[in-house]
Amino acid sequence: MARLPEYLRALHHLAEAGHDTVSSEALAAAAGVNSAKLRKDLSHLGSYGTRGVGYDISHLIAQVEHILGLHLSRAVALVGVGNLGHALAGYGGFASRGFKIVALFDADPTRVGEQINGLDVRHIDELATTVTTERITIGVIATPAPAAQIVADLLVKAGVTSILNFAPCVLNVPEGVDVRKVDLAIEMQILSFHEHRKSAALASGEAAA
Ligand SMILES: NC(=O)c1ccc[n+]([C@@H]2O[C@H](COP(=O)([O-])OP(=O)(O)OC[C@H]3O[C@@H](n4cnc5c(N)ncnc54)[C@H](O)[C@@H]3O)[C@@H](O)[C@H]2O)c1
Repeated sequence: MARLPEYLRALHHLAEAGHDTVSSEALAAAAGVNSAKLRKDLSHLGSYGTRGVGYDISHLIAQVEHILGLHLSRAVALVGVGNLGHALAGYGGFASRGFKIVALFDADPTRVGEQINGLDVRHIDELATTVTTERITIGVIATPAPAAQIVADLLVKAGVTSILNFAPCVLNVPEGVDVRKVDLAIEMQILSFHEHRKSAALASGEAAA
């Protein structure tokens, strides 16, 4: 499942570049996996490609989007419209990937009423009613960490069943609610570890020479 969004990104990229079909090798290279794994993954979807032609890109996009449930265009609420929230709300690329941010919330009255990308920032007190009227199923939290659990509780109470958390903290949610966490600092720390190992290897190579 985790590889499907990578295939989808690569397929959209190929379609935008004007391709109609793609070989398993080219798609695997674009998605950063090996081609045997890709062929096996796609065979589970019932896609085998045509010998000498490859995979029909638009058909495969439709299949992967169907499996990921993206054909339904998910309604998303974003809570916390500060530095990060502004950037996310202003990004126009989510709609073509199956998501639509339909509502923005903040607790700061000075932010309420501001327009970003055609949406008014609403007060957090309006969350429950908006989740119902806009049929929101995914909530994005971009508040400071101390507010994140409070916001998660409000989202869950309102009926949201998936949360993407950008705040650096662990959220407690009831069973049936999915939480994914994004933390750029953790990714940087992993890269830092690799850098550290590379310089240590270089230093020991130089010492041996
Ligand atoms: N995951 C990452 O890679 C990553 C990267 C950058 C920032 N962050 C995190 O994202 C969060 C936001 O960062 P920022 O720089 O945009 O902060 P910010 O202070 O600029 O914005 C936070 C916003 O949340 C609002 N807020 C506070 N409490 C709220 C509540 N109870 N309900 C609704 N809104 C509320 C504030 O009014 C403010 O507008 C922080 O937790 C930060 O650590 C994560």
